[in-house]
Amino acid sequence: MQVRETSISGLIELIPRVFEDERGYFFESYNKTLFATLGLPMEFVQDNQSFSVKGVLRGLHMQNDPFAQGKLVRVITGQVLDVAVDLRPDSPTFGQYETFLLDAKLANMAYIPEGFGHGFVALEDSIFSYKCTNVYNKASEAGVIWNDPDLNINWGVSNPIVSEKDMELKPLREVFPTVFV
Ligand SMILES: Cc1cn([C@H]2C[C@H](O)[C@@H](COP(=O)(O)OP(=O)(O)O[C@H]3O[C@@H](C)C(=O)[C@@H](O)[C@H]3O)O2)c(=O)[nH]c1=O
Repeated sequence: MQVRETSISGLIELIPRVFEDERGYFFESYNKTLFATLGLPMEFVQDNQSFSVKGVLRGLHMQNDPFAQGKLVRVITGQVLDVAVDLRPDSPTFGQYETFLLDAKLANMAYIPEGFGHGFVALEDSIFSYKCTNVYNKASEAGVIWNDPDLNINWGVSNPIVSEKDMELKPLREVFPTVFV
């Protein structure tokens, strides 16, 4: 497994070794020992899967404490541009983001720590799969509007398909007023 650090502490890309032969392929999508070695959380308590048609954008989502979630994300089919925004108020990189081109053929993954806003746009019809360190809790759901002017994320698509719920998310300045004082 290749590990690529990003400019944001705790946010990493994992690129597994894919073994191909005449039957197909094999790779390890999670290995507890590796996560322990990397100092990453090892206990994932919920696995999720979603399917998005090309052009769908989901995000930017997070859950508030005590239900904050770390997420190990990847695509099973297709390709997405995955976005993780540092929304840890005390972080020196608050408001910065990283993108990952997650591709089923590469099998690459991103580990997104607690306290990050997360979203993705499907560049092809894509099945998205992720492991979470905490369970879903509707009352703890939070987020920031995908096209927030302060974040100014380059999603690489115009007019994505966004849910009504996500269209109602607020800008960063409203969600984190104290950080902008
Ligand atoms: C996230 C989630 C949703 N649901 C339900 C609620 C709702 O009726 C339906 C669809 O939910 P959503 O529209 O929130 O699904 P979606 O927009 O795919 O939400 C996901 O987006 C990505 C970007 C993330 O980072 C995830 O953590 C999660 O927030 O599924 C669960 O039952 N459990 C869950 O864990």
